[in-house]
Amino acid sequence: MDSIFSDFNNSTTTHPGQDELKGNIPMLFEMYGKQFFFQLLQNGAFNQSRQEKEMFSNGMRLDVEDSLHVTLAPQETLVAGEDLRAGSFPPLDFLYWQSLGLFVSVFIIRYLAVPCALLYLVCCLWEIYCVGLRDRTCLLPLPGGKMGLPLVGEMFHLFIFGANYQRQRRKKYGNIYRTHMFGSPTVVAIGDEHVKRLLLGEGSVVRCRWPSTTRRILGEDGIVNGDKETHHRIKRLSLKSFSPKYMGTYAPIVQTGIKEHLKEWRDQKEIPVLESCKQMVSKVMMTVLLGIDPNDPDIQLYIRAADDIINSILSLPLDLPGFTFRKGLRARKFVFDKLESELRSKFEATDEELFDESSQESPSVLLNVLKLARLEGEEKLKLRNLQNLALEFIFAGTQSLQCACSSMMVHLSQRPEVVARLRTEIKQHGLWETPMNEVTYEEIESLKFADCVVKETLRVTPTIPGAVRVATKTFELGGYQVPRGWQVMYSIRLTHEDTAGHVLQNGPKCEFDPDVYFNCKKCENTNNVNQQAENGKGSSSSKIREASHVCSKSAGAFSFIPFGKGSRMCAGKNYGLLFLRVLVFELVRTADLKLKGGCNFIEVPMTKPDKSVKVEILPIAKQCNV
Ligand code: HEM
Repeated sequence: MDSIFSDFNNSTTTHPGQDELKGNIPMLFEMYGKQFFFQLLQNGAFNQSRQEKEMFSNGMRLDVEDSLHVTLAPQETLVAGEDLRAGSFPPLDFLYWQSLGLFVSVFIIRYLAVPCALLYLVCCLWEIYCVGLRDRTCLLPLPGGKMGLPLVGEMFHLFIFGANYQRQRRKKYGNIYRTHMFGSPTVVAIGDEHVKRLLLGEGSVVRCRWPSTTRRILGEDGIVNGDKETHHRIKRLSLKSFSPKYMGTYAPIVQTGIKEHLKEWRDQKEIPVLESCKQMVSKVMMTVLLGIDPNDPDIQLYIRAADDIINSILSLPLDLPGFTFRKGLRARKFVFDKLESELRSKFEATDEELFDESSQESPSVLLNVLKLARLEGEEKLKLRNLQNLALEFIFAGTQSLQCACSSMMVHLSQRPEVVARLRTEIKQHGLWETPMNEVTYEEIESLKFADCVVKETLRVTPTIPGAVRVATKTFELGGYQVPRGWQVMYSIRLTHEDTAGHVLQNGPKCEFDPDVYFNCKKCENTNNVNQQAENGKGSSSSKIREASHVCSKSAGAFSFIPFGKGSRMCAGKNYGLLFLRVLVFELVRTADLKLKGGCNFIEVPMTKPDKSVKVEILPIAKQCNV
């Protein structure tokens, strides 16, 4: 506005509108022209709420009343150099939109289009670089896919869009696609056939690979990070110590632990399902695996240490104050030192002392591993191996089991008909009134429908959605090359979906019918129909049609893999299954479950109910239900 008035000041002409000009902006614009309008814009006149505002005072005062009305009044005698009404200008709204358009275009080009174009260019170069890492001596093509953003690849896609990102990639590229994950170019394999090729190729074409954080936290003397020989040695002992012979000795500890927790839950009436399962799983785990007394005051320290260990595995490997990784290292030291004091005396005990029948000591997995090693004359087993194994059990077992237990409870809380079926089965086995400490491991194992419920939980909400390997040499997978050094990830979730032929769980929506996949009646009919067709009594088309349905009896051996398969299969599978079976058994015998509020499942990095999900535990009067 100063410039208008500086023109005025150079003249002695009195402006005809000097007394006062009051009106709306279009009118004043007509009178005073373009420059006046831009001054108004600059002074923010259009942003003013209804208020009087003095905007300038160089010979004139502009009072803005609201966004359209202004008053232009002389402060003293107005001196003007020209007749401001002279000249004709385009209409106001045309100029307004023109300048706005210009502004928006400049903004878009400068702040959006140019950075997007640069990012696109960098992504293209990144794609070219990653694809260039293929094995040029191999004639097979790389699978289709995208390598995502430089360095981070498609990690954000995975963490933001979860399973839907993987489903979208599978839809676009098929059951084998390439991507960039966890800092490496990766091939993802889905479906019975490809997963089988991968898991059976352990040791010949692939080997297990965990992030560097796991090596530092868990050590390299156990199952997870040990070399081939160490892995084989310790895994064999672990699997034996989880064999049915020993499981029977752990069952009473699991049963007592679960029973006590369920009593607490019934008293509480409403529980945050994830957190409550964590307490239950961790306490029982420490007792069964490590032989720690459930009433040991240190047990909460162990649980916290377990949390820190698990969290640190997926953290940045920075050993600095306040960082999760440092907490993990501290937790590792805590568990290591504790176990050393607990295990050293046993490790150094003579055979007579170790196998003393009169000992009151409760059985534990670690102790059994030690005993088995002695029995087999396995002299290479060191105290360090046992400590390492304990850390691995804590890391691999606690969270996966906690997630599986809470998912199962959420499923049951929404399906009273499944709970009713479970109760009928328990009653049919004559176990409805049997006190928990009198129920045997074999009796729990004999409950087939309870087993189906556990497996259905792991089928529709597989706790661990996938696992990673690294290719030790270039090999062929489904007609594509997997270059040496690339990661190969098999997806457990999408393999289950591939078998089912549809999405099993997406956000709160979830399929859950233990009969359909695991207890399939249709399958018996199909077998009969196929038998008839083979005998020439049925048409071949009916054979094909009936055989097209999928259930555990008709699907391939690698189509249901919640615990993985092959030499890297979960070491605690039997323990996990026992725990879930005992939980479902005691839950439906003692309480009704009701979901409180909404339900949502988290899909990455593990499948579990959101921590806000609550379940009501309503005690049942048993007599009425017998
Ligand atoms: C429902 C609960 C559980 C599920 C769904 C589960 C699932 C899995 C899966 C998918 C793997 C990876 C397999 C692979 O890399 O191909 C695994 C590995 C492993 N799990 Fe479990 N797990 C469960 C409970 C447990 C428990 C309770 C323990 C310990 C007591 C345990 C100990 C391990 C160990 C040590 C490994 C590494 C095996 C190896 O590298 O050879 N898991 N588990």
